[in-house]
Amino acid sequence: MHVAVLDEPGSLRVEERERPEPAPDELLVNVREIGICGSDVHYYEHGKIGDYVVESPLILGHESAGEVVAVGERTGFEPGDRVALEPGVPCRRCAHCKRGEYNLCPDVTFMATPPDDGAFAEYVAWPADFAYRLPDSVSLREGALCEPLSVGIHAARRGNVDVGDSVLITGCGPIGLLAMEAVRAAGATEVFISDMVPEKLRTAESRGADAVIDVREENLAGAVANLTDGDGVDIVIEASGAKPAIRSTIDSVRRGGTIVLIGLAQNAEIPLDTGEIIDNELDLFGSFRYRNTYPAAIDLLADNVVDVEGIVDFESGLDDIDKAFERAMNEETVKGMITI
Ligand SMILES: NC(=O)C1=CN([C@@H]2O[C@H](COP(=O)(O)OP(=O)(O)OC[C@H]3O[C@@H](n4cnc5c(N)ncnc54)[C@H](O)[C@@H]3O)[C@@H](O)[C@H]2O)C=CC1
Ligand SMILES: CC(=O)[C@H](N)C(=O)O
Repeated sequence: MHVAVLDEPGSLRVEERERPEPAPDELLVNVREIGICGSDVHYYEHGKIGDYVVESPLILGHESAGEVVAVGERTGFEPGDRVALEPGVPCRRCAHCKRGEYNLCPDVTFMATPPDDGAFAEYVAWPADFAYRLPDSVSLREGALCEPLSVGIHAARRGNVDVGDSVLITGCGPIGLLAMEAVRAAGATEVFISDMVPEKLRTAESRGADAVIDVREENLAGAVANLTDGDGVDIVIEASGAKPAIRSTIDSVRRGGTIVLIGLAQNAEIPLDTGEIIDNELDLFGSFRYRNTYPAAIDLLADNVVDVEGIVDFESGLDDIDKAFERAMNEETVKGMITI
C-alpha cells in the first residue's frame, strides 16, 4: 500500500509498505478522506511540536474516514461499513480513562504524533471502539472532518454554551470556524469572530457569523463592547493561539462570563491579570482535544445542523501530497483534503 512519510522538515515522500493486519479488536480501513491539519503542517515545516519531535519517518494525518475492508473477530462491524476514525486511543485503564476523561490519558496513542503513525495511508488498522459507523447521509469527507468539529464541540461543552448565549471566537482557521458551528448547534444566538486575514473573515461571514472583526483594523475588546452595549460576550472561545488574542479574551468577556482556551501559543508566556479574573468572577477553561464527541458530531451532520465541507478549499491525491502541503501553508487556506 502507498503511505506518505515525513522524513525531516520539508521532506514528504510516498513509499510502499506492507498492508497491516487487523488484530481481533481492530478494523482494517481503506482510508479515503484525510484532512490536512495545522499540526501536520507544523511537523512538515519544523519537524516538531513542543516536546514531540519527529525522530524517525512518520506518517502524518489524523482527520480520517474510510471503508472497512476486513474485521477482527470481535468488532461488531462488517466489510463495507463506512467509518470515521477517532485518532486518539487511550489506555482505558488509568484514572483519567476510568473517570471518562479519556482525552487526558497520559498513555494515549494519537495518530501523527511522534512516534505514532497517522492516516496518510491507503490502509489503517484501528481499534473498533474508536471507529464510528457513518449513516448514508454523512459523506466520508464529513466523517474525516468530525475530528476538527470535535475540537469545537468539546470547547462548546467546556464553555457550557447555552441557548441565547453570545459568543466571541478568536481565529477563523478550521478550529474557529467549526467551533462556530458547534456553538450555534448548542444554541448560541450571537456569534462574533475575529481574524487578521480578510479572506478568512469573508469565509466566516458567508458561514453566518453575526459580526466579523478584523483585528488589524479594530481593537477587539472595543469592537465587542460596541456589539454588546458595553457588556462583553457571555463566552469567549480562543482558537488562534495568537498572544494578542489570548490577552484580549479577558477584556472581551462580560463580568461573570467564561473563557475557553483552545489555541496553543508556541513558546509563549502570557501575563495574566488574576485580579481581573477574581473581580469579574470569570470562569477560565482549557480545552484539550475532545472526548465522547464523535457520536454527537455524526448526529449533527446527519441532521444537517452543522456544515463542515464548506471549509474545504482544495483536495489532492496522496501522490501529490508535497504540493498539497505547500498549498496548505498559504495563510488564505482554511482546509485541504487528501482524497485516496
Ligand atoms: N486545544 C486543542 O485540543 C487543539 C488546539 N489546536 C490549536 O488551535 C489553534 C487553531 O487551530 P487551527 O484553526 O487549525 O489554526 P489556524 O492557524 O488554521 O488558524 C488560526 C487563525 O487565527 C488567526 N489569527 C492570528 N492572529 C490572530 C489574532 N490576533 N486574532 C484573531 N485571529 C488571529 C489566523 O489568521 C488564522 O486564521 C492553533 O493554535 C492550534 O494549535 C488545534 C487543535 C486542537
Ligand atoms: C494540536 C493539534 O492540532 C492536534 N489536532 C492534536 O490534537 O494534537
